[in-house]
Amino acid sequence: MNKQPKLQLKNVTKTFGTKVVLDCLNLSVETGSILSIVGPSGVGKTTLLRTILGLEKVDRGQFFLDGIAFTPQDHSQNNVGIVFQDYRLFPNLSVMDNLILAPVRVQKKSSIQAQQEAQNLLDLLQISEQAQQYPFQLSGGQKQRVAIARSLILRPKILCYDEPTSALDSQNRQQVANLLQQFQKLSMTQLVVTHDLDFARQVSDQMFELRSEQ
Ligand SMILES: Nc1ncnc2c1ncn2[C@@H]1O[C@H](COP(=O)(O)OP(=O)(O)OP(=O)(O)O)[C@@H](O)[C@H]1O
Repeated sequence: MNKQPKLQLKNVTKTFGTKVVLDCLNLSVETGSILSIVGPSGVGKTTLLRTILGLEKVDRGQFFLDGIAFTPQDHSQNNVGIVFQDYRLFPNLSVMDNLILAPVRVQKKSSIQAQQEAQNLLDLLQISEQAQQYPFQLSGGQKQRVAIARSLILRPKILCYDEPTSALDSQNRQQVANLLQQFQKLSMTQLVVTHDLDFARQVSDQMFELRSEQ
């Protein structure tokens, strides 16, 4: 069987003014794998992630999901989810309300259904006790789990993390590694932008090293 990669980028080029950041970049991510994007500072890791998320428009290139072309700027399918480095939780909403906001407002799910799904994710991520707390009451690791749950509730086909270990101590770092591996067993395809080479080597089964000449 000719199995298609979960995500494929073909000849993606991105410039800022005269600076070519991504030059005819090709990338393929297999279903259920964890791909780490590594490379020196300023090489274009975040830019690459932002193009996949549709937050940066590319100059040229194509994106495929399960072999079918897609436009990253079209967010209607929730193809790609993101856990930002600074989590970006809504400070004035409880954990539960952070999770159900988009399912209710954007996906038009009933509040009861969204709460049930949120509860299942909070259980999976072992933060159900924090459901009624506010972000300022959470530890860094707990905030990250809420951010992961908030992405997962939209059922993305690919989940991306931007520097997931940068704000964590070694114990929480290991917990994130365990979590990624747990999601991998559920066949989730995951992309990790990281400076943390040890973490990348520990969790990923594919490494993509961006070099300045790429
Ligand atoms: N909006 C923008 N306008 C102009 N130049 C930009 C913009 N965003 C990024 N760049 C430039 O593109 C290059 C790649 O930046 P990017 O943030 O993707 O690198 P990075 O590999 O993620 O770096 P770091 O590891 O330090 O976070 C840098 O030279 C940066 O200055």
